[in-house]
Amino acid sequence: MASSFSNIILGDLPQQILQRIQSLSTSELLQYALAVGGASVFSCVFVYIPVRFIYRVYFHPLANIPGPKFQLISTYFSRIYWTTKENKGRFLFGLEDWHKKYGPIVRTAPNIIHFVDIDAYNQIFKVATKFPKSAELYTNQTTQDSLLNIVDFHEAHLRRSALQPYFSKQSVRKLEPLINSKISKFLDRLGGMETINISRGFRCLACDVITTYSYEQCFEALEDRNFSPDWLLAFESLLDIPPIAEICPPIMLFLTWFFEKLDRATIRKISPSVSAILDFTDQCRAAVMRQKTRWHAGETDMVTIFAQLFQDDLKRGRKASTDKELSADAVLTVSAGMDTLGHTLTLATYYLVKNPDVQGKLLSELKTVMKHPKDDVSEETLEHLPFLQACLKESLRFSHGAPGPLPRDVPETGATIMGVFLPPGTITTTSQYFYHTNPDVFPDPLRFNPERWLVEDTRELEKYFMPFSRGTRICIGLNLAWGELSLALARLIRRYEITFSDEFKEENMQWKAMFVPITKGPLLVTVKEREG
Ligand code: HEM
Repeated sequence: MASSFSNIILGDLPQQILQRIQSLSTSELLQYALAVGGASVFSCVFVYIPVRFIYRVYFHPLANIPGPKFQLISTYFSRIYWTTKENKGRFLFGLEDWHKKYGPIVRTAPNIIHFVDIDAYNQIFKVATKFPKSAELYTNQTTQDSLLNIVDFHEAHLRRSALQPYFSKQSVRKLEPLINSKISKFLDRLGGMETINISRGFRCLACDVITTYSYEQCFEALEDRNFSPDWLLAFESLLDIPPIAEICPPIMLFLTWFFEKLDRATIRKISPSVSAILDFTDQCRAAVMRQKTRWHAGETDMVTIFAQLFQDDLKRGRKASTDKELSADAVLTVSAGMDTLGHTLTLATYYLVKNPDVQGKLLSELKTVMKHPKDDVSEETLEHLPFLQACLKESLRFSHGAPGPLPRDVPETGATIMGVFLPPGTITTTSQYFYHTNPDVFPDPLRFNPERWLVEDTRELEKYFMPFSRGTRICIGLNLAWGELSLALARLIRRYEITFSDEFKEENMQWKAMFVPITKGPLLVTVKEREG
């Protein structure tokens, strides 16, 4: 049918073109190809892009929302601009300038709107929200198939419900001996070190807790002489290469395919960093698969956070996770807590060392429940120490969790936010960073001031405090994070006098937003056991 229709319209033209092409010599063919290619590039640059730009600026349904026009020229140009050496990780600060210029609603790309407004935030990030994670932007290859990238509400709910019991407050309480044993190991290691890269140390601590809990196989990151296992260094070094996945996702697909074809020895020669990360993900994958085999062999009483994902849930209508999904979640649960926890504890230590009066106050409070520097303590006890809790909140406020922007799709019915109608296809974004640094809520926001949390009514502060995000897709590891944060900080400060190492530079603490905050350099400290 289709071919007879084209015959009527085109006659034997296609046949003639084919014959003509077949009669051409190679050099003539090359000339034609160059001419056609040149004409296409010319019309793209001088016709298509300008016409599309004019449409986006004047006729697009979001044309009335203010924002920087250059962001509308091309999504690819914009991505490249924000991944150049000097701009990488600085998009958030670019947003800050745009909001100063244009107000609380800014159009940051043809179909992306960024809000800084707490009611807009609550509308998008409430429980039972209608705004799913953005299908266009949650596509990172490294988290493919994991819970983090699921955009469908129902599917995410099913996966979360299978994992959630292992992260409840009650489960974390049972986990306390494990957390405390890893903290003891971490603290003992500090005593024997000279200059300590404590930023890495905290990450190693988080890794050893979650790997032991997830699949009963501690990765022993704390055993590494300088808290520098190869995979941790590799993760750090890969942050410094341009994120090609963002500029051109097909390149990443190609690289994944390419590396899958090679054996590990060859990959190690081409890129030791890629090889170290593959070793790390293999280790996660092998560990979860071992658990799965044991579970199916009848060892259902073993410790693993994946037990429910190994089987169908007939009641809810969830199929057992595939091996790919299990592997992806195994990597996610380790990596999701590592940088966020590590960064928060790093900032807490940094600000406490920088503000001896604040640290002194915290130490006095800790001494009321830990008589001796090496005493153990329970999270339940620490929950009743208001100054410690205030220090933790202030550290989380500074660390932001994922500072943003976090993208969410407008539902199919469209949505009205701050009085502006957004058609389906629009992506909303908003960033925790702006709420945490709002000077009307947190006066002098860049001062580390735990006292601000000690007022009688903290409702307004809590309203603007969302380091774990909120709503349907709130951080699943929140209770575990609080447990680790309070036990690790309390025991560290009670046990050691900490000073900045001579090699430490203040500028190391400058950070950029690469989904999670990444500091320019590590926090380097020296420690001395307290005497009483
Ligand atoms: C200070 C510590 C932590 C902070 C500040 C934090 C923060 C966050 C934030 C902001 C999100 C939302 C990301 C998004 O919407 O794309 C998130 C998601 C998540 N976090 Fe955490 N996190 C922390 C620790 C942990 C730990 C220890 C785990 C351990 C398992 C964990 C597991 C997860 C997972 C699995 C998700 C994805 C949830 C989903 O997509 O439904 N996090 N976290």
